[in-house]
Amino acid sequence: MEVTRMELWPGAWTALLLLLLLLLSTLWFCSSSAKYFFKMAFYNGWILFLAILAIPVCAVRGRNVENMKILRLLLLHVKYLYGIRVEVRGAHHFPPTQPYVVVSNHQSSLDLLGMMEVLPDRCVPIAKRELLWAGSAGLACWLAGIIFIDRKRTGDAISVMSEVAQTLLTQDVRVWVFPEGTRNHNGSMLPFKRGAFHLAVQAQVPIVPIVMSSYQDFYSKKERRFTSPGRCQVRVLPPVPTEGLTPDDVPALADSVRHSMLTIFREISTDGLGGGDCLKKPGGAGEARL
Ligand SMILES: CCCCCCCCCCCCCC(=O)SCCNC(=O)CCNC(=O)[C@H](O)C(C)(C)COP(=O)(O)OP(=O)(O)OC[C@H]1O[C@@H](n2cnc3c(N)ncnc32)[C@H](O)[C@@H]1OP(=O)(O)O
Ligand SMILES: CCCCCCCC/C=C\CCCCCCCC(=O)OC[C@@H](O)COP(=O)(O)O
Repeated sequence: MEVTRMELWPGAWTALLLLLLLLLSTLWFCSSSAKYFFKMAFYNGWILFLAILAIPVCAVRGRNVENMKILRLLLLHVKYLYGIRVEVRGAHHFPPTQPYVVVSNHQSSLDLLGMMEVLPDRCVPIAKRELLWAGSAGLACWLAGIIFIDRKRTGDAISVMSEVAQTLLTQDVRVWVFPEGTRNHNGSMLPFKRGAFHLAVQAQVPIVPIVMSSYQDFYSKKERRFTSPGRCQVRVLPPVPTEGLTPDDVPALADSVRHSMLTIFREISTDGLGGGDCLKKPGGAGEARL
């Protein structure tokens, strides 16, 4: 019997597809590195997709910090896709009405999950300028009023921060800064850059430190490991007032905030590096309502 091209091709494509699926599932089950790459690729891809949904909704208002609520709502379910349980402690420490500067540790792009869990109203992150070019995600961030800084131009970054100090007060917004200035995968905290603290002192508004516990139990970029389930505690610390402080006080302020954040990071991280096991022990410090 003669097999025509038309008959052969659908069969060949199906076989090829099955082979590809077999290959991918073998990789998924046999290689934890492959699993890590698939999970991270899906994470980024899913965010790009969610951003496509967000753009037309946000565009109705134009560039507006209120659009941050839309991004937050769209991102809240992502933790379930990855089996990550996010536990929030100390949310009552957020000042109810006034502007403030949030500072938080920065381990990975997964920080978005913890951030969205506690993001206050009218609060926008300060982000590296490169994010603006991340396709649909960049446009969604721009529409949500995210503030972009060029880390290669210190002068420009500082003048953007000074403008933000004015905006905080005149437009009643809060900003979220990662004072480490970059992602840090080493299970601790990098030295803090001082922009966030200058900003808070210039505007004379409080600093609200937020600590996200270490991801090492379920995620490590270095080891190409991303397992489920995972647990992360997001701890909101009491606000640190800056009234009456001057630029000369900034180094000491930054050091003392970092010190208190690092202490809490070690206390709430369950990976054995930080030393804390409060999430594991019933009645441990992490169980208490702070
Ligand atoms: C659905 C779709 C969803 C999409 C996703 C949505 C969510 C997206 C979330 C995105 C999250 C994205 C997250 C991200 O993208 S994280 C990456 C970007 N963020 C940051 O870098 C923030 C932290 N960086 C800083 O604060 C830096 O200090 C800046 C950037 C300002 C300058 O850094 P640089 O490295 O260039 O310089 P330097 O720090 O050595 O400073 C030099 C000197 O200047 C002094 N100085 C500093 N500032 C001020 C000031 N304001 N007034 C007066 N002086 C100031 C400073 O004390 C120092 O002097 P001295 O102390 O040595 O004497
Ligand atoms: C048409 C162009 C398509 C471009 C596609 C780019 C792919 C990007 C995909 C998805 C964007 C996901 C947005 C996640 C936001 C995470 C924010 C983040 O963690 O930024 C890193 C920044 O804090 C520090 O950067 P570095 O550690 O200094 O590096």
